[in-house]
Formats: sequence, C-alpha cells, structure tokens
Amino acid sequence: MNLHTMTDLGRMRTMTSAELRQTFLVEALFQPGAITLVRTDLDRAIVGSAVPGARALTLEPPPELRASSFTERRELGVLNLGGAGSILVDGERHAMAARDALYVGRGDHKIVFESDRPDAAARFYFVSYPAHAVYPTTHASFADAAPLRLGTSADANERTIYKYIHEDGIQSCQLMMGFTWLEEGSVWNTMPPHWHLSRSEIYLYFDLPAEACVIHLMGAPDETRHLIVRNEQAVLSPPWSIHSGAGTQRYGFAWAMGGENREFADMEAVSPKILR
Ligand SMILES: O=C[C@H](O)[C@@H](O)CC(=O)C(=O)O
Ligand SMILES: [Zn+2]
Repeated sequence: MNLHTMTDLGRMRTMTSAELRQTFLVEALFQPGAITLVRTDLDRAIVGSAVPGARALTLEPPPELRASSFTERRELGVLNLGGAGSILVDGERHAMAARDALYVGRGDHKIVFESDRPDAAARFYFVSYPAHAVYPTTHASFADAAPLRLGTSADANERTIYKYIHEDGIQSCQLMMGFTWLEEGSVWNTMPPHWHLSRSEIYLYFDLPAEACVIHLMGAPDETRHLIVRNEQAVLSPPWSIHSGAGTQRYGFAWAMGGENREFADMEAVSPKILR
C-alpha cells in the first residue's frame, strides 16, 4: 500500500512541483478489475477504489493495518462514481446505483464489491478513517443526499453540494463524505475558499475528459501553491491548507473529511483579497 507522508508549511515553501505531487496528489486509483489502496499519515486516512469486472472483489486488510479485517478498527465511506453495482457486507447485498453511498461501520466485516455489468463497471471510490465506536452500516441513495446550492453563474461557481455522511445524515465517528457537482459553464469550486483546523479533507475530482484538468489551489492563504489534477485523481489537504480549484471546464468532485466534528459549516472563510 502506497504511503503519502505530509509536510509542514515551512518545507512547502521550497517544494518543487514533483515533490508537491508526490506528497499531496494520489494518481493511480481506479485500476480495472482491482482494488487500489493508498494510505497517508494525514489523520491516518486510507483512500481507495474498486472497479469490479466480471469477478467480484473482496476488500482484504493490508498488512500495514495489523488487522484481521479492513474495518476491524476503521470506518469506511463508499461512493459509486460508475455504473450500477452492489456491495455485500457480511453477505447482505446493498444495491449501489450511480451516485449512491454506503457507510460501513467498525467491525469484523467481509466487504465485497460487484458490478451489475462488466461492460458498464461500477467505480467505487472510498475513504476510511480509524473509528472508536460502532455505527450501523447504512446505505444512502442520491435522492437521500441533502443538496446545498451555492455560487452564481456570474462567478462561474454555480454548484450543488450533496452531503451523505455528516452531522444530519448518515452517522459516523469522524468520517464526512459527499460530492459537489458543478453546472455547465461553472468552473470554480470552494471559491471564496476556506480552511478548517478541525478537519483534514480529501478531494477526488471526477467526470473530467482526458484532456481537461483542474488547477487545484492549496497551501496557506497568503502562500498558495497549485496542483494540476486530472480525472479521478485525489488531493490530500491538511487542516492548515485551503482547498479550492478551477477547471478547464465543469466537473464533479467527491470530498471526504476526518477530524474533530462533523459539522459541515464549521469552517474559516478566507477572503479572496488576502490570497497570495
Ligand atoms: O469543507 C467543505 C468542503 O471543502 C467542500 O464540501 C466544499 C465544496 O464542495 C465547495 O465549496 O464546492
Ligand atoms: Zn473544506
């Protein structure tokens, strides 16, 4: 399992593009017919994907977890970014339509990913954090996600935030998860930006054609850096970092957070005037 170790603000000032990418960008997710896992020391998150083909895929615990099952001491949030599929948790089948989410609570579970049709494979994206208590495994369909419309077309940031795992939605220990969908002609996410010392965050950009990219902004508000991010790549965002971006066209992105609380609105707004 690949490991991304974080840096601090001081070293970030002198990092090259390659060093920034090695530290903060997760590139090799979504391998056909496989489960891919990447871990980071940032709140001990594990980022992963499962793209089952004709064969079902079982989530095994990597040796680094020192566990007999993946969720022995962890919770897991899954979002289906592809075709219809299922997730079996201890034999119980949860149908996963496109944009459905599943929360799997701490416990010795057997987790299996399946696609309904190998030629229109499910693309399961997941994020896991350590968990200290058991919350029930819960499915949410796209219609269950609380939509929050933000932005204007004049600011090119008209978008809807769909929250699945949060204070008023699916319950969890520390995981929050959902995705944001930009309207045609809107390219900016999280502008004006924010940061939250109470939580770290992970963005996974999706629904971008191969030639398109998002210029993701990170760092302290007065000392920003950027990453060029392609389709289905993830950015690890420490609590002290802003996380915002502009695409060469519209896109979607899944966001997940871990930390102190699960209040979506608990963030420090950053005035665009102080960005440097
Ligand atoms: O803390 C919240 C997260 O950064 C995102 O949900 C923000 C976002 O999707 C947006 O403004 O477009
Ligand atoms: Zn945020």
